Amino acid sequence: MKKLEFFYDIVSPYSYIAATQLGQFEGKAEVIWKPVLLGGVFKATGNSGPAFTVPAKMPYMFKDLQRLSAYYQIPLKIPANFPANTVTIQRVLCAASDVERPALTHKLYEAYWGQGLDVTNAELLTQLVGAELVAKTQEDSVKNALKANTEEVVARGAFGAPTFFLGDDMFFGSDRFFLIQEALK
Ligand SMILES: N[C@@H](CCC(=O)N[C@@H](CS)C(=O)NCC(=O)O)C(=O)O
Repeated sequence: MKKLEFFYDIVSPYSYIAATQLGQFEGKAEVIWKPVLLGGVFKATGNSGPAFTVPAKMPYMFKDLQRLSAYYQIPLKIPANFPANTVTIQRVLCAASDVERPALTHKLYEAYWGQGLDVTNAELLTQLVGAELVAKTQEDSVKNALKANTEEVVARGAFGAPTFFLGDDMFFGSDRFFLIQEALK
């Protein structure tokens, strides 16, 4: 089966939308979940996050997200601490095993974007993912894994999230699934 690489950050609302819609690839592609630090991608590419540099984009983005939430029937609450520093969270996702990563990602998205909770709060994070994974975020191998995923996606041409790769073909956004589906035919 073809592999569909999914590069994402919990801070990215469009990656949340994308994560909820990945079920459509079941039986068609194996999704490989690859956590990155979106801030690192922006820094490396000189993309400072268009929603923040162009003031008119922020209210539109929140409206767009509310519409997507209604359309896909998924919960959405803009978190009070958006944009959060997700480095520890992304390290947690790197520390998790390949098998547990998808479910943990959904859990963190549901808490941050579904309920608007402050998932950077150490107590809440530990409650959601367990003390063992939080402790692992201090290990060099885990820090390096997040760095490696982030550097990899930048080297392959990414400038934001969600970013998907089907082989060498890059797709940007939660709104490009129809093109990925075409490419899988
Ligand atoms: N049209 C895309 C927008 C995705 C998007 O705006 N992603 C943000 C992070 S949540 C980003 O990385 N933006 C960088 C850019 O637009 O250059 C979608 O619907 O998913």
